[in-house]
Amino acid sequence: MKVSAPATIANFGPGFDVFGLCLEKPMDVIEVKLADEVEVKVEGYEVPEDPSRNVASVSALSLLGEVGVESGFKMKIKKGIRPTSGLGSSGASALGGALAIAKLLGVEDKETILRAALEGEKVASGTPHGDNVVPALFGGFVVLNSLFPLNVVKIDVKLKLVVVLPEVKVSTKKARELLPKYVPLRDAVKNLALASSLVLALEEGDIEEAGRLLDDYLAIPYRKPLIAWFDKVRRAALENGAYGLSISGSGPAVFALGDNLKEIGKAVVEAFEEEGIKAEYFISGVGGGAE
Ligand SMILES: Nc1ncnc2c1ncn2[C@@H]1O[C@H](COP(=O)(O)OP(=O)(O)OP(=O)(O)O)[C@@H](O)[C@H]1O
Ligand SMILES: N[C@@H](CCO)C(=O)O
Repeated sequence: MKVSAPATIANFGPGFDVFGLCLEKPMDVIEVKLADEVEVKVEGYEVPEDPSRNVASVSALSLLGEVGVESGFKMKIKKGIRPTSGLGSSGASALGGALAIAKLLGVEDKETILRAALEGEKVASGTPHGDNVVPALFGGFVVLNSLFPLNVVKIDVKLKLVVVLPEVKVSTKKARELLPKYVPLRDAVKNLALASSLVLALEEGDIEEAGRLLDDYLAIPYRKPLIAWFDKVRRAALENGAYGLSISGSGPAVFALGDNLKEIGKAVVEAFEEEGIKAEYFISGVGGGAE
């Protein structure tokens, strides 16, 4: 059984741990067949082949446990999403591992699949946040009201965006450890206003307005020690016509909405290079979710 699991942009501006957008590319491709032993083979970006440390095999094992099936499997992962990129690399693999076994066993219940996938996410980022695995499963733009019971609002938004991936690493685990336990009420209110307006703008297909709402007071300010270049690259994007730019997940990848996405991508790459950081950009539409 073969499953392709797409990259995702979690948080998407003000929607910390709640918003997620599925990308068309890049993706992980996970192939499994039932076997006596558990074996993981990886091609592409390097991730552990130890079944207890690879998020895809962890979630696959968790799915087997969820449905009470005693079996091993041979798993091949074509790792197309760079780990610690901020593009939901672990989330894609975690979902892909659970979904591949679920398809093999004829399990269709999304909550079962997501519960297993979150076991994989936990290995990578320490906490089971759903805003990569859920958009990777559903596709489109999702608002994750609750995981269990699963309550997701999906918007089939049509847009293209530019993603810029710098050659630096940001561990989600470390980025989450920087977060405060509490935030000032005024910041929570600002995010509430931004987030609700952003959903409305996306629902209406007003991408320019959506871009203007890409701000955040709950996570990005506290993560600046890991992304000291953020304000500079954001300024470069805005000065070159972007409607807005924000961090993808916990970073380091950033994304921007705008008309002239190529020029914006080039300007952001240049801004990174002025900071001594190599970067590359790509343009993607919205993906339809794992297949
Ligand atoms: N199949 C896998 N895919 C990706 N990362 C994996 C996988 N298996 C284990 N890992 C480990 O998980 C960590 C990556 O987790 P992290 O969440 O930081 O990256 P990410 O998922 O790309 O980022 P983000 O969650 O911000 O999008 C790395 O240490 C990596 O070795
Ligand atoms: N919402 C998560 C996304 C990680 O990809 C975080 O910001 O920690």
